[in-house]
Amino acid sequence: MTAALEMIAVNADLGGRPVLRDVNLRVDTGEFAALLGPNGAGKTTLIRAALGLIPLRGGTVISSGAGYVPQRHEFSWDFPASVEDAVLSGLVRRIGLFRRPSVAHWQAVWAALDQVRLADLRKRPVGELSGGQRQRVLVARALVVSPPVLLLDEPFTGLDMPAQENLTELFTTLAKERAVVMATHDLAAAAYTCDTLILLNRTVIATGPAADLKDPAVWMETFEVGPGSHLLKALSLTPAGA
Ligand SMILES: Nc1ncnc2c1ncn2[C@@H]1O[C@H](COP(=O)(O)OP(=O)(O)OP(=O)(O)O)[C@@H](O)[C@H]1O
Repeated sequence: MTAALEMIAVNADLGGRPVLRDVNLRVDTGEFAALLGPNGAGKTTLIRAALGLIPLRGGTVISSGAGYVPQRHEFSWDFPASVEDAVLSGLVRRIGLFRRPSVAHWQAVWAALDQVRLADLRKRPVGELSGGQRQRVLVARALVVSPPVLLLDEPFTGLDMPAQENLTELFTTLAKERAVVMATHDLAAAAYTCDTLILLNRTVIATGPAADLKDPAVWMETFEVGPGSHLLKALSLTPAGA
């Protein structure tokens, strides 16, 4: 197995307060990993640290290049751009702000749109797209540089079941050739679909395939819940003595 992303003893602060504490993880090419944890656990911060967008207080991130799919509300959908322009914006750093894209750049855009099955909508204004289609645009925008790691921040929020299932199928396909790491609150979908679950609460509490994470204590510690929690019932886990 080839490591596509490794974080070794990573510590990171925000606003002078420690957020990530001694985070160690490794995700391999071909692996679809879910990043799970309660609000404020540090999922977005971990993704930003993996991308080199925030300074580390300690530790190391090793990656040969990561593509970032932000939460949908972070993108300006009312900007008058077409689908292909939005995807092209993923190449801004390569092209430079004021240079014209080359034929090769456009070909990379169209290939990314093909991968997310949006080629037919390439001239459509982004403001006219559904939530699921917008999510695909953001995925294509990250894929346009062919990153070995794709980092997705809560891609399912606000989407209906068919859209979620279509995206899950897409992410599973994309994970065949790269590593995919998805922060999500959808535990059931993650447990069912992902190869690996990373349980995070400021540090990695446990990691492994869902079938190996049967100790209720690690879920209780991650989500800060007690033994009577619905979470454990939903996961069919019974704490000792309960
Ligand atoms: N710019 C900032 N300055 C100071 N603290 C911040 C900043 N951004 C986030 N935090 C804090 O860092 C912690 C981790 O936030 P983060 O957004 O990474 O969590 P998360 O797991 O992605 O949460 P959610 O599930 O709610 O999206 C939270 O306590 C948050 O309040």
